[in-house]
Amino acid sequence: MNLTDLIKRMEMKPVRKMAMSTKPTEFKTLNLSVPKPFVFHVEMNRPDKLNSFNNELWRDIQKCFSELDQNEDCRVIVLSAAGRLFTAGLDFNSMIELGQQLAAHEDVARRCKILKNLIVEFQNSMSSLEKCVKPVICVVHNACIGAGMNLITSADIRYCTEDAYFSVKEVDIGLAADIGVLQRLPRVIGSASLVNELAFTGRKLEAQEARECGLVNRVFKDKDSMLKEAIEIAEEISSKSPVAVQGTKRSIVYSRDHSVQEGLDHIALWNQTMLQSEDFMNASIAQATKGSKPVFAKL
Ligand SMILES: CCC/C=C/C=C/C(=O)SCCNC(=O)CCNC(=O)[C@H](O)C(C)(C)COP(=O)(O)OP(=O)(O)OC[C@H]1O[C@@H](n2cnc3c(N)ncnc32)[C@H](O)[C@@H]1OP(=O)(O)O
Repeated sequence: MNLTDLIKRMEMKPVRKMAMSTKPTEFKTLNLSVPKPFVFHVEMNRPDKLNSFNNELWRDIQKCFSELDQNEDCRVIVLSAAGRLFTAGLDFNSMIELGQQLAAHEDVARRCKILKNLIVEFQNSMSSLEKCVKPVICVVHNACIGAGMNLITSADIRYCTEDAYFSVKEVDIGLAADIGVLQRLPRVIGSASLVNELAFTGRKLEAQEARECGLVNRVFKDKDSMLKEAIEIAEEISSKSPVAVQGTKRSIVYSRDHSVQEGLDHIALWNQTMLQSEDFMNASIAQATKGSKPVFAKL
């Protein structure tokens, strides 16, 4: 084979011809649905246990968001919870099981290994929302306690209902929060003083105050109207170029943790590739000519 043949064989074929639909996994603690094309609705579904986090829910969240990250039929995710409240946080019953597991070992190093693995597993579960390159919109009704705060601060957009309240509750169970809220909450709300107050006291942050401090940016009368609006926003986002949307999320998350110059370098490197995508050309032509919205290939 000569060099020209080799180059020809290496030529990239249009992705849309190879696009495959991925059937989402079914989860015991999560309901998945697709209310609009490219919009996935993930609902935490342990209402009888107040959506408290047991081992299965931690694992399902991690697996679900990792899969949706790769699923080209998914462009935006709305995360809600079934039942009367969003989440009661850590499932106390699973902590009893953990106690029994630890009791089987006398040695501190063996016990530490179990705890370290568990903490990292829980951290990864919460971080899976942020690592998923598709925007995640969290809709919170009623109580969002402890683990719930770690979860929602890893999302991109947060809405809540008028009856919602939020609590960084770990301090009240004798725990220094360790799965993301202390790292992310200060980057979500501007006031370090408020973060400290919430984390040291575990007090309730009510919906209006949550909006004032920027934890959420919209407050709705009830869950139904909130979900409807979230799905509409998700639909709007899903109509845009997935190259642009995913690049935007990557850049926002990267820039949050880096200097302005590092963020600029990162997006320059990213876009030197992505500006060559057909999405850029098609979207720009549509805008410039006031033409109809382009239909973007799956990504
Ligand atoms: C390495 C660890 C990393 C993770 C850290 C995570 C930490 C956290 O999440 S800290 C926060 C832990 N959660 C709490 O402290 C909340 C405790 N629950 C409550 O405050 C109230 O139950 C709540 C305000 C959520 C609801 O109050 P309400 O009066 O409406 O209901 P209750 O009668 O209190 O509860 C109903 C039944 O649900 C059970 N339940 C409540 N919370 C939990 C939970 N977190 N885990 C397991 N079960 C829970 C409660 O016992 C009642 O059960 P029953 O008596 O059988 O009806």
